[in-house]
Amino acid sequence: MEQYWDDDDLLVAAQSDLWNHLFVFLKSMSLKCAVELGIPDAIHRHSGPVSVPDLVAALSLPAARLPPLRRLMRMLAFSRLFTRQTSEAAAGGEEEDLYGLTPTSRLLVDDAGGRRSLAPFVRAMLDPVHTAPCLHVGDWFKAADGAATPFEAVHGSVIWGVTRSNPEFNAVFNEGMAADGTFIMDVIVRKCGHVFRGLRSLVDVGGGTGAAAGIVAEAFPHIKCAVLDLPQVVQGLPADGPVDFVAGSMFERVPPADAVMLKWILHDWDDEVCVRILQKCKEAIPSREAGGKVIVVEQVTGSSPEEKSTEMQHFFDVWMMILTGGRERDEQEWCKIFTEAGFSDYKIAATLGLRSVIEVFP
Ligand SMILES: C[S@@+](CC[C@H](N)C(=O)[O-])C[C@H]1O[C@@H](n2cnc3c(N)ncnc32)[C@H](O)[C@@H]1O
Ligand SMILES: COc1ccc(-c2oc3cc(O)cc(O)c3c(=O)c2O)cc1
Repeated sequence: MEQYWDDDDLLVAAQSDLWNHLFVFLKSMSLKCAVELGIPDAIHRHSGPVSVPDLVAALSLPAARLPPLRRLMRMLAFSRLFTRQTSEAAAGGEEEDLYGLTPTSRLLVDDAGGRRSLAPFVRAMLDPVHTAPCLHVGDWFKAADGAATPFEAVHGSVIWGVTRSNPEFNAVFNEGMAADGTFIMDVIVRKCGHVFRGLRSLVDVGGGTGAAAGIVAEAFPHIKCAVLDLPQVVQGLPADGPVDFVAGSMFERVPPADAVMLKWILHDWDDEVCVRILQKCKEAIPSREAGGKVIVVEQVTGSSPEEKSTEMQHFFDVWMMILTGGRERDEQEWCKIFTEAGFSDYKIAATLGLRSVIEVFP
């Protein structure tokens, strides 16, 4: 340590690292701004790299915003959200940087390659209802008032209370989750469709507005698909579509089906509550021999050797700690709650990016 503090190069490198930690939130905030302005869609519509003056025109921004937009675009391109190339100056004209989409920003475009945009997911996660508790984690650690999460300390209620009392946030949250549901279920039915083969019915517990269940119903039309979710989520949804909606609580009763799906549900809760949810699911399904199973879509931490993925898994874990009091789990921790809930076996059917599909058998 002594030697370290005597080395000026190491000292200033440490300061740079500190600045990086300090300002990395600007990455999220600039992404939020790009989505709010509709920059990915505007670039997509332009069909080819676009200059900042053209972007200002396409987005109908005030002319005075041209210089700041140049700076924002330069930063976003540096972070690899957009590509940046410098165009040849036309005779007598200025050189202009041209911006294009990267694989990441293509995900924010509606209908790029027939895919639904993940922009609603960005909007939901960076909504002030979510970011405000992130600014008060220190206060929460110190407070003796017993709020279970920073979210509850700031909003005075658990997240599902806020979705009930705040219709705007309810809509933003459900649209965000639906965008992710469509995105990942598309991949799941392609990559591990065998998980659904042979099923006659499936209920997606906490399935939101039915995006994920809708993809299963589309890919396997013979499977009767239903969603169980809270009344504020499913009320008013179409009753004549491919998915049946049931308003209720998974703590009371799960509608019977060959399989129950739990996508991004269990990581919202502590172990004891997860066991209660899984027991309710077990009551709803037939024996393993009769095809009964629970399909869990969640992170299995520690399963990726990549440093970037591991960092993301730590982010998720702290995100759940702040918002819901839930947690991410490694395979041993999953095994423990499956066993405690009375299940006999499980199999990790696939790992897609950071998420795994786990079949849990009664
Ligand atoms: C994180 S979201 C996941 C939504 C969806 N499964 C997905 O992955 O996109 C959690 C869902 O659980 C629902 N939920 C919360 N408490 C519930 C309860 N007691 N019974 C049924 N659903 C509940 C929420 O309304 C929300 O739709
Ligand atoms: C990929 O990044 C993300 C993964 C998970 C989530 C997320 O966020 C929330 C936020 C809430 O207010 C309540 C929730 O239950 C959840 C989740 O379950 C969940 O998975 C966000 C970003």
